[in-house]
Amino acid sequence: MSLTTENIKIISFDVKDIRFPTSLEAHGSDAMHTDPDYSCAYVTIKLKTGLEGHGLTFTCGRGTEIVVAACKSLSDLIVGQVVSDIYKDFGGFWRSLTSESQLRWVGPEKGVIHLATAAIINALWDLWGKLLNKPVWQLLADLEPEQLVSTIDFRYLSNVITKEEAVELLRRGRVGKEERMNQLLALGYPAYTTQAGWLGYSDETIYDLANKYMEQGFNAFKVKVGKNLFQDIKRLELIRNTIGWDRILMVDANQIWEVQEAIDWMKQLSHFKILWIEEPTSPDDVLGHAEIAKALKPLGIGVATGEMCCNRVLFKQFLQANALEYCQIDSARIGGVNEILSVYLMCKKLGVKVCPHAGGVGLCEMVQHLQMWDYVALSGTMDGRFIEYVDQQHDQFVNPTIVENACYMAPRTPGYSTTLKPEAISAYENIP
Ligand SMILES: C[C@H](O)[C@@H](O)CC(=O)C(=O)O
Ligand SMILES: [Mg+2]
Repeated sequence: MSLTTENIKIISFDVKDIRFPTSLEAHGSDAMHTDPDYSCAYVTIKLKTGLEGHGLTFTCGRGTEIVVAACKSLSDLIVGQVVSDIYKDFGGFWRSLTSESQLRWVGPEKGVIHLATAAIINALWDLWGKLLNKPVWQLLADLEPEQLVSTIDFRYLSNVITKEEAVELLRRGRVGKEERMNQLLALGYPAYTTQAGWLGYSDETIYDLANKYMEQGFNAFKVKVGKNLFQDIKRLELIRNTIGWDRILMVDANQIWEVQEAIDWMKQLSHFKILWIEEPTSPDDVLGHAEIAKALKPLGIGVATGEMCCNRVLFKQFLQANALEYCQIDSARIGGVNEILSVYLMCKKLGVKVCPHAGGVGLCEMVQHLQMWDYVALSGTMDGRFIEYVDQQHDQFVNPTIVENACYMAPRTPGYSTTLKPEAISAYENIP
C-alpha cells in the first residue's frame, strides 16, 4: 500500500463484549481480582475493500459493557475516515480521539474511555499491518524514525523526552538491526510464566504446573501474593522447593497493600530470593512506589508496575521518581500502541527495563510485537527483560502466540495477532 495514494474509506465499526468463564477454575486470580472472567471489548474496523482490522482491550468480566459503550461513543470519529490519512498523521489522529472536546471530560486519557481508545487504536495497527502485509513488530521496525515518531502525541512529555531526542534514539537503535532481526526469527524472545502461580490455585495445581512449565524450558516464574502472609510463605516454600533456587522468582500483589505494609510484608518474603514485587500498592501512587523501591533495594528486590498505569504522563512520573525498576507496559491499556511507544522511548532514555504485562486475554498476542520491535529497533537488548506468558485463550485466536523452549517465536502473519476466530465470538459473546 502506498500511504500517500491509497484512498480507502473506513465503512463500518463494530464492537463486541466477549467473556470467557475463567473464574470457574480460578485462572487469572490474584489478591484483588479473586474471580476474573477474562474478557474483552473486541473492535472490528472494516474498509470499503472488505479488509478488517481487529483490536481489543482486556477486561475482567463485569463492566465490559461500559467499555463497549465507550467504543461506540468514539466510533463516529472513525467511520468515514480515509485510512491512509490516519496513518499519515497517526499522532494527530490519536489526539483527535483522546482530546475530543466533550468526550475528554470522562477521562481525560484514563479509565474506560482510554481503554476504549486502546481497543480502537490496536485495531488500526492490526489493519495497518494487514495493509502493508507485515506483522506489527516488523512494521514498527521498518518505519523510518521520523515516521514512527509521528504516530506519537508528545504532549506533556517534553520535559523528559522531545520528538527530536526520540528520533535520535531510534536512529541509534537501528545499528545492528538486521542481525538482531535474524536472531529473533531464529530463537524468539524469552518468556516467564504466571500460569503456575494464580492465587486461587491449590498447592497440587501449583506443583503440577510448575513442573509442566519447567519441562517446557521455563526458568522464570511469577506467583501471586498479598492476601495472607502465612499462606504466602507456604506457597513460596512450595514453589522454591519445586523450581529450585537457580530459577527466577517474582511476586505480584496486585495493589493490595499500604506503602509501609508492602515494605514490611516483602521483608518477610525476601529470603525467597525475589527479583521483583509487582504492583505493591495503588497504581497511581508514584511516591509510594518510590518509597517501597528505596526500602527494598538493599534486599535485592526491585519494584515492577505498569499494567494499570493509566497513561504516559503517569509512566513519566514513575520514571522521574525512580519508582520502578521494571516497566510493565500493557498492550490493551493506555491509548494503545501509539502511547506505548512513547513509554518505551522514555524507558530507553532513562535506562529502565521494559518487561510487558500479559496476564489477560489477547495480551500475549499483542505485547510480543511491541517487545520484539524494542529489541530489533530501539533498546537492542534482551538483557534482564522477558515477556510474561499466560496460557489462556490462545486457541481462540486465528494467529495465536507460539512459545517454544520458553521463548515467544516472532509472529510471521500480517497484523497484530488480534483476530478472534468466528467460533470464539459466537460461543463467548455476551449478549445482554
Ligand atoms: C486479573 C489478572 O489475571 C491479573 O492478575 C494479571 C496480572 O496481574 C499479571 O499477570 O501480572
Ligand atoms: Mg500483575
